[in-house]
Amino acid sequence: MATKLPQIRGIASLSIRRRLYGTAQTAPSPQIFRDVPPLRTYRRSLLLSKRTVGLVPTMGALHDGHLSLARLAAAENTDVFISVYINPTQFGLNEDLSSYPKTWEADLAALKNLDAELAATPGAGRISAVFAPTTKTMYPTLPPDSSLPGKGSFVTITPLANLLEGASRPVFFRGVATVCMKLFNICTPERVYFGQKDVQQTAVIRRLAKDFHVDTTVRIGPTQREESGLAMSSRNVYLGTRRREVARVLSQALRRAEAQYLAGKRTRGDILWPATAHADEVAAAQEELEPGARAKFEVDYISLADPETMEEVEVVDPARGAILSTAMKMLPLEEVAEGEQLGVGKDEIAVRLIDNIILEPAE
Ligand SMILES: Nc1ncnc2c1ncn2[C@@H]1O[C@H](COP(=O)(O)OP(=O)(O)OP(=O)(O)O)[C@@H](O)[C@H]1O
Ligand SMILES: CC(C)(CO)[C@@H](O)C(=O)[O-]
Ligand code: BAL
Repeated sequence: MATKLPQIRGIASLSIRRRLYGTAQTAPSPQIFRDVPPLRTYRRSLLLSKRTVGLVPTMGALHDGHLSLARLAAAENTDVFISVYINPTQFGLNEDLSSYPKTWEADLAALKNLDAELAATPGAGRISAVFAPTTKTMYPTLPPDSSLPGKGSFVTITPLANLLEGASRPVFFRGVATVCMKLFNICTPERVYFGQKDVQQTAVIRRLAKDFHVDTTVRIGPTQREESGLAMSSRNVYLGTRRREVARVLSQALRRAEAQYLAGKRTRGDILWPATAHADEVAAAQEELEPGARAKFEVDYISLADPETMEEVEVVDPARGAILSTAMKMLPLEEVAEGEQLGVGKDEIAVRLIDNIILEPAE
């Protein structure tokens, strides 16, 4: 087999590769790291050759939303690190940790494909490392604890982490902030990349970076959507055709509220009422249908919040703008129709979906 061109390019990088792999061996592309010390050695070699690292943290089950973040990272760094780790501490005891989709082979294939695309893109960085640690590596002292008292070492960001998503998922942001702090310490990236789809998570990460003086720049990539407007999400695999169709209600409701803001409305009531009315109408229309034809859902929240604190606002300050966001739970189908296309888990699993729109400052 022909020797692969090193993914670390240039004369300095070749010597680094020799140190890491010896002369006869070539590194696979991207390289997979399971442990911290080899990743650190690699990261240090990149630093010494003045290369830059953009880290994209993920929980795997990759889709185009993740890949868009990797592309953004490759446009701004010579090297992209992707972490793939389903972090137990961000799932509450009754949440979907055990059923969270795991598609390691497909994820790796997608990253290899993307890396090949980047290799042919002038000026683009490469996906040079995939960090897929074990839980023992990420939680070296005590096993991960998802209970609210939580034994172990945690990063907490309050009250931001207790609002909205945090109100429904009390340990969620403690787990996210903790695992991200670990990933940042391990990878020491120049830049970290997060998706706007999880908008409160971006606020938590920005706060973490600021308050703990983490030496990295937080970059946010836009939400990638299906043609229907549904935000891409790893959990969408649980939605068959019927629930997927109804799940458009999230983006539709938010668009209606956004239109109010763009038309000059600034008060909470004026902005939110069309979103709430739309969700109510769609819910009522589903209720009218037969169990074999409908997909019921519950609205958790439709929020209008400050972009930094995520606290609800009564009036949008046009100099700050605001975040419109919603969370809805698609309930399991009550009855399956003959020949119906079902999602993973036969549409028996309740799926919590989130979406948001940023209302940009208007002044
Ligand atoms: N549609 C999307 N567009 C842009 N970024 C996204 C999108 N979906 C997820 N991301 C981002 O990808 C990163 C990893 O997210 P994660 O692995 O949890 O995937 P996910 O699709 O958000 O999964 P979940 O179903 O758990 O919400 C996060 O920063 C997340 O915001
Ligand atoms: C940032 C993250 C990878 C931490 O586990 C997760 O919350 C996610 O995928 O958004
Ligand atoms: N995308 C955020 C990860 C989670 O929902 O657990």
